[in-house]
Amino acid sequence: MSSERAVAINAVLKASQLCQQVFRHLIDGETITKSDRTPVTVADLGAQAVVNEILHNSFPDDVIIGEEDSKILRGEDGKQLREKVLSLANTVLDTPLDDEKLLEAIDRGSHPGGTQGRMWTLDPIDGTEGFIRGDQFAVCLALIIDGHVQLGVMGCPNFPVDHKTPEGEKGCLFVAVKGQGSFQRKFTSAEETQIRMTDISSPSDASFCESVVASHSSHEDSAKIAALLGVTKPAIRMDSQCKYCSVARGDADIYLRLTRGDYLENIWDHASGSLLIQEAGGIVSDIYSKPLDFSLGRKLDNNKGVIVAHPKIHSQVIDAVQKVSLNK
Ligand SMILES: Nc1ncnc2c1ncn2[C@@H]1O[C@H](COP(=O)(O)O)[C@@H](O)[C@H]1OP(=O)(O)O
Ligand SMILES: [Mg+2]
Ligand SMILES: [Mg+2]
Ligand SMILES: [Mg+2]
Repeated sequence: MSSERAVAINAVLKASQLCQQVFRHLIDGETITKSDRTPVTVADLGAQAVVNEILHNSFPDDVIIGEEDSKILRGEDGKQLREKVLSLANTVLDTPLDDEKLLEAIDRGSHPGGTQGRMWTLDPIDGTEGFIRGDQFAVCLALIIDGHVQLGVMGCPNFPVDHKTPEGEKGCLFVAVKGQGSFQRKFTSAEETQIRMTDISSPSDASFCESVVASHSSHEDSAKIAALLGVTKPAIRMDSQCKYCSVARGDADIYLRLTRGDYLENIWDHASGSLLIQEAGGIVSDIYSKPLDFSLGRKLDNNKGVIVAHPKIHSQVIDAVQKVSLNK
């Protein structure tokens, strides 16, 4: 897994660099609303092209399940945006792409997923809403083999290196390999530090983290669950899979994702984060305590929501979740 680890780190760092460049210059017309009413920017598309191209050059037989596709960049209508995304991708790639190769690279992420074989899953920007606001977002990449996550890498450009000094250095990369632990490094150095979740025995000592966007996870329900568990610390609200990073390194203790209605989570929104937690000593399940099943396609068809906690308190958190009748 060492060559996969190195290639994935390089790809995520390059894509993170691209996102940082865009953020400094994001202008009107570079954020588009997709048919499901969620936003996508030139950075999401550029980052997917970069990661897919780097993966394909190193592992041409592997398939990729990525969030974005090239539809809005095609034809005369897409020309302006396509040129922008192409020039962005080429600022970080060693070998420049042309128009056709750019579209091809982005669409290499269209695999349907499944039970067998080696598949990468990519969220080129997780937390696009956070990215646009200048808050937390992450480039998330994972390798799934025969339905199980074996490698997870997350690049978090706005994430403080030390949560106690939020205004200090920002930009962290997180990496986990199955059976080898979870590690953090700064964007500015290749030195890695192993991270662990906080060893906690009582849920009343815990702090929660949850989505900023209440339609992604009910704040009202999490407050009821917190009250049942005797949690007194205020919930930490943060966009993106950076929540998994916060809990994995012990800044917070519980991540509640109380998915509403019949929304099904995407595999790229949870693959890297779930391994990062497991390798840092935690449990990741859905709201019924079932493990997340990454073998069913592009979505977590058999799961509802996500609950992350230390093994000593996970079952108590699940019990509290079950006692609250969740908002739809
Ligand atoms: N209704 C929804 N419920 C849960 N998650 C959602 C919903 N709509 C979008 N998302 C996804 O939530 C993630 C952000 O989560 P958070 O709010 O915790 O930062 C994004 O990946 C986003 O998907 P998408 O990437 O398609 O926009
Ligand atoms: Mg996402
Ligand atoms: Mg995304
Ligand atoms: Mg999106």
